[in-house]
Amino acid sequence: MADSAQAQKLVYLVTGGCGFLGEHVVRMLLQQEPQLRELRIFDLHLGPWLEELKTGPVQVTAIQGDVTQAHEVAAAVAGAHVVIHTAGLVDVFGKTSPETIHEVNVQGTRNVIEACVQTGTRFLVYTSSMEVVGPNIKGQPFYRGNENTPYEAVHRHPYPCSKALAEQLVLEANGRKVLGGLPLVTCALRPTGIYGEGHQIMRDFYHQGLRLGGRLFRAIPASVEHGRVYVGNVAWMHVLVARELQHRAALMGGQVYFCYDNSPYKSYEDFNMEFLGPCGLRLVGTRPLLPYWLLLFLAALNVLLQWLLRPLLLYAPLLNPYTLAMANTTFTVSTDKARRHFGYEPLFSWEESRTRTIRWVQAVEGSAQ
Ligand SMILES: NC(=O)C1=CN([C@@H]2O[C@H](COP(=O)(O)OP(=O)(O)OC[C@H]3O[C@@H](n4cnc5c(N)ncnc54)[C@H](O)[C@@H]3O)[C@@H](O)[C@H]2O)C=CC1
Ligand SMILES: C[C@@H](CO)CCC[C@@H](C)[C@H]1CC[C@H]2[C@@H]3[C@H](O)CC4=CC(=O)CC[C@]4(C)[C@H]3CC[C@]12C
Repeated sequence: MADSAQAQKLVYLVTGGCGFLGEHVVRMLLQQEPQLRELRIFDLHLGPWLEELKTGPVQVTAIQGDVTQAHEVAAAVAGAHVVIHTAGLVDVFGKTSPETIHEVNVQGTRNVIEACVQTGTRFLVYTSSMEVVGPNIKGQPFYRGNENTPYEAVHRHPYPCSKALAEQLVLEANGRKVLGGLPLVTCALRPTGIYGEGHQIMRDFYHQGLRLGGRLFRAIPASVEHGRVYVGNVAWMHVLVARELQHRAALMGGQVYFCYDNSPYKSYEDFNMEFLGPCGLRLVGTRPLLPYWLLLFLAALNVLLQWLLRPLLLYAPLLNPYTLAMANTTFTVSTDKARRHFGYEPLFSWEESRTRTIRWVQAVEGSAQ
């Protein structure tokens, strides 16, 4: 229970607080966490928008730092009550080496855990991913599954491998004694594909559509369902889980939660059209215009081109064998574990999430002209 003696007493640290999700978590904490005294935002690249936050009642401390540097992480964590670790390298396009992805996502997470242990921080929330479960390399569907649904989680790609390892480290750390002797309480949230204001891939699809004369061409069958969740609801779930972890440690410690809301189950492309359609784009074709084998061939060709061009430039298109497999495999969640354990209900309805995202795409359009 939030007793009044604790009001405005807590120090939170958000790693990756200047990223797509991180910025929403930061803003949500400032709006929805009455116990906040200081909010520390740790990121490799600090955004200029942080300045506007510094005038409010909560002390906002921006820390430029690297999660792979243990001493920088320890300095940022020292004195924090709660850490929300959302920093990570999200790369499924081959922009970064597998070693770097591992270093940031796995070693970075290890550094965060060790910093909590050494400095006495007791509560750690980790932003994991649905990719920890799947889709797997066999392309098996996961249809409206929950946290207990059996599924063969087998990965080869560096990103899901790194997220799975990092999540395991976080869960195993639950119960470790931190400085002062009390136990560390950890949990992990697994968002499905996040969308909303600031979503770079949505922006890329939008610009691609504009370049193609207001059209996008269907590549994925409409029957393949892909789980999506609005960024505001993901942020809200982080705020809520961080708060409730402090009161329900026995129930929530060491647990994983899918991060979900009421966004409809649709194919990746049809879902994007919910926003891009009202912004003037059209999805051409009721069925994929190219056969799957040809898409696979083009995806493989992109890998070859990426490799050949690497000495000259970074060629990292959206289509590669991994993203094609992802988009082509049904992966949707249906669960109420977060509601049962910590009272989560989405803060934004589907209609509001959709409206906000459309407004943002329209603003992107305006700023591009
Ligand atoms: N975008 C999505 O659909 C999903 C994302 N996630 C997870 O959510 C988290 C946030 O993802 P996004 O906001 O989409 O990515 P993002 O790339 O927009 O944000 C990541 C942030 O981490 C920071 N960062 C990267 N390397 C760092 C380092 N070495 N030290 C300190 N900061 C560093 C970046 O500067 C960036 O601000 C990630 O952990 C990702 O794995 C999980 C599920 C879905
Ligand atoms: C074949 C293309 C034709 O239009 C479509 C390619 C779409 C892909 C770029 C995306 C399809 C599925 C996405 C991923 C999924 O939403 C789950 C994710 C979880 C994360 O933790 C990070 C992001 C992502 C890997 C996301 C990335 C983009 C897709 C592969």
